[in-house]
Amino acid sequence: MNPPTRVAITAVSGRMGRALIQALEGRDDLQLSAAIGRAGAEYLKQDAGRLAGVMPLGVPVIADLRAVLAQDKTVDVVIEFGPVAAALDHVLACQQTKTPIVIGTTGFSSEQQNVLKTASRDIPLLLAPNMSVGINVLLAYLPAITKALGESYDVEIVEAHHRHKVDAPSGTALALGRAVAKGRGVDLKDVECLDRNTIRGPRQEGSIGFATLRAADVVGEHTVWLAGAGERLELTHRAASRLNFAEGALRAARWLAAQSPGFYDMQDVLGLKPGPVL
Ligand SMILES: NC(=O)C1=CN([C@@H]2O[C@H](COP(=O)(O)OP(=O)(O)OC[C@H]3O[C@@H](n4cnc5c(N)ncnc54)[C@H](OP(=O)(O)O)[C@@H]3O)[C@@H](O)[C@H]2O)C=CC1
Ligand SMILES: O=C(O)C1=N[C@H](C(=O)O)C[C@H](O)C1
Repeated sequence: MNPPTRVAITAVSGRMGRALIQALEGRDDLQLSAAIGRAGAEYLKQDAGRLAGVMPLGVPVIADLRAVLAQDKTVDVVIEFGPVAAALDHVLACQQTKTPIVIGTTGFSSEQQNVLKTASRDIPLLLAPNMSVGINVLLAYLPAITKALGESYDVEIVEAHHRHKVDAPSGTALALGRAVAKGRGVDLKDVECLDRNTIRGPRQEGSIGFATLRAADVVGEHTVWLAGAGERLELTHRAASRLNFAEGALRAARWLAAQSPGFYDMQDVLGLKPGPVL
């Protein structure tokens, strides 16, 4: 049997951090080798398993990813679901130590995404705003669906998340928008409509609209509306729990640890590229 892939998980105290530790339980192909939390947090030194509400794992939460990666090869891949600033710092630490990194964090600016792309010249780096199989299949087919329906169909993307989410629209909604734009041969930045409150007038032809809901404990829901004269196609994905995302991230980590430096996404992991012919 192949040795387990040794993973370091950052932001372990977060909703996704805890889900990742829970999803590791019972797996012999992956092993937690480091658990990283926020400097100064009260949970530092606690066992990562206990923090996530599962069996103790013998891995205390520490604050310094750099120190762990500086040690001789104890981590095969880092999984990052922390805030943007922490994620960027962790990417630089990975770049310096040639460690692959899976990133689920959303809300990077274009400039920040360029930092990630630059790092991926030196290390395998995977960025995916949504690690679920369902969303990634939708992302793969959406360009072809949009193209088949034609320019006259209005596209609106509606997303709903829990009340704690900080970025809007969600990373997934923006990725769905880019997939629609790809099907139309345009750049999303040129056609996106993120806010209808500040403009007056009818819907701009060819625009892609976004609407955001934030409420209670909604895990994550996305609907793409494709509305033509007299009909409407609605493509909806609903995440029932974060374990789905966590399992996708673990699958990605195992895959990425065996790749050469490059910029990857979840569709690479799932073998969904190049996708249907446009
Ligand atoms: N790609 C995907 O499939 C998915 C992506 N996401 C994305 O993942 C991200 C996290 O979401 P979620 O887990 O809900 O967020 P949370 O707010 O629950 O978790 C973020 C955690 O990061 C911790 N943190 C803050 N600073 C640091 C630091 N410097 N080092 C280490 N940890 C730090 C915080 O710790 P503390 O508790 O101490 O404040 C907090 O617990 C978001 O960007 C979200 O959009 C979410 C779900 C799925
Ligand atoms: O913050 C979340 O919770 C989620 N964020 C991701 C996003 O921004 O698309 C993915 C998922 O929907 C949950």
